Amino acid sequence: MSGELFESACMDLVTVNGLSKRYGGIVALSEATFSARAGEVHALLGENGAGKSTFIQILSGAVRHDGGSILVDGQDYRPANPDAAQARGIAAVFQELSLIPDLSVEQNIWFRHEPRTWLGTVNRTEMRRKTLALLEKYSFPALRPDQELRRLTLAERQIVEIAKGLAKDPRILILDEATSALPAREAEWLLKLTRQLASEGRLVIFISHRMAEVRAIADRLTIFRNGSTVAAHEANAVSDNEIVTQMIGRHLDRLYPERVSTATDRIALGVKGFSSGSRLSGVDFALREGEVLGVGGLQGHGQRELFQALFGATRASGSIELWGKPVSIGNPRQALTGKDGIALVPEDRRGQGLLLTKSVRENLTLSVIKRFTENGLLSRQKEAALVKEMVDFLRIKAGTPEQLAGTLSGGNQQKVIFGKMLLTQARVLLLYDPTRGVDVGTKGEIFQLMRDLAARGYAILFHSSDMPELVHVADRVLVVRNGRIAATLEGDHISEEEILRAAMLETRAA
Ligand SMILES: Nc1ncnc2c1ncn2[C@@H]1O[C@H](COP(=O)(O)OP(=O)(O)OP(=O)(O)O)[C@@H](O)[C@H]1O
Repeated sequence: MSGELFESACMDLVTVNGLSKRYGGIVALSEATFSARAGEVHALLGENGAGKSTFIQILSGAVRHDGGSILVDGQDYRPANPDAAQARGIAAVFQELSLIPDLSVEQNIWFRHEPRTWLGTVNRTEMRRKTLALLEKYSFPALRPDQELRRLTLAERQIVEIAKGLAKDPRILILDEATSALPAREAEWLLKLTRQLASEGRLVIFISHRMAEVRAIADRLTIFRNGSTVAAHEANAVSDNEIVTQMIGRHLDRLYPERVSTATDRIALGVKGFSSGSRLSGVDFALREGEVLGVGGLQGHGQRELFQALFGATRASGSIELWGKPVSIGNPRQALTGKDGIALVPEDRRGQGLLLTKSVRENLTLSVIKRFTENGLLSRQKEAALVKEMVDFLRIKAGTPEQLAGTLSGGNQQKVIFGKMLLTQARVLLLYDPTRGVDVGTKGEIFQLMRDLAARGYAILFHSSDMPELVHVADRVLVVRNGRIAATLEGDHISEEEILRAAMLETRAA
């Protein structure tokens, strides 16, 4: 290789200096620096609200920066919009998806970039050929091009979003927590795909709160804290502990709390012959007071439906007993009846969990407003005190409690949902992927909190798409397969291998 060529191969593809962005009084980025090369997977790490999404929104043309400079290929770069970013070869796959529910998978992938005939109409034959070629080239998990997007699960929609990013054939692909909505097998596929893209000479900027993933694929990493860059490393030259300490600004002793079972014999939630639609049939289990009961299995086997139906958000048949009393759960409002009720942390943060145009305070307190009302009068003081307690406890990074939930970072939105659930005081908690998008420091705190709540007599049903969480946090794990409980794992039998074995055996035979 000539000297010049060698130099250009080693040259940074992206160089960022002094990048700043404010939203009113909120500093999202302050003098951030970053540099990354073609052909590498570059992880971007930082706790919730550190500025990662803002940074990639700027890179991908969705948001304009206030100060600083970006060079791409040594040339000044300041995209006016996503199309301009795309023209320079940059595409991003965001945490919150940008797809259109009424269109098909294929129409979403090529939206505004459909191949055209010479008459200017969409060339459907060519579009189908390109779709199939794309899905095959990157071994996409099964997707039907004609399927309407609204019928897909969150994980399937995330995969369509990835296909949409790749359809632009970008030189720089940004993945913002793209694995967080994916089940284990699909997440593994995406990690392989990421390495494949790097080996094709592309730069992949990879954001994830899962350290094991970063370890598996990143060549280098940059760490943000409070909107600024605190460090950049070769991945193999730095330990997990050092990374976490730099991310959260303090030492984290351990991620998972000690598992000391506090389950009693009292049944908090007894479920018999529970069925819902075609996805759940005849589910029986008992969740005990003081227990953290995990729900695992392959995606699409009924876990989501179980949580939704138990909460009363979808119709179901069978019987449910709460603290020994038979209940009929017709809708979520009925499920939320104070201390004897059920509360849910749902999968869909934006659809079910949060009111994006309401403040952090309102989101936390709207469904429990009675707690602050005495003789028909609302005590703002009492409300403010509880909101402050919850914001401090969960380290929700908001300018003030009046900041709109829609403008919080993804992980901080998840924390508000968690806080809202805690304020209901319900003692049967249905936690569906409660740490999705949450940073490692807060994850540790949420796990500890789950154990503390269990020790205080709460009963927790817990699903996580990150299997190690189930293995380390749950007292027992129900493995759901084809809408039924295929196995209940306890003690030393709780491991990723055993969960997968129970989840897959019959599926293979079927
Ligand atoms: N439109 C907006 N209006 C007001 N504040 C905003 C807006 N967008 C982002 N912010 C704030 O900027 C800060 C950085 O947010 P950002 O989404 O970049 O964090 P992040 O590192 O991606 O976090 P996470 O890991 O939770 O996704 C946060 O405090 C957030 O509330």
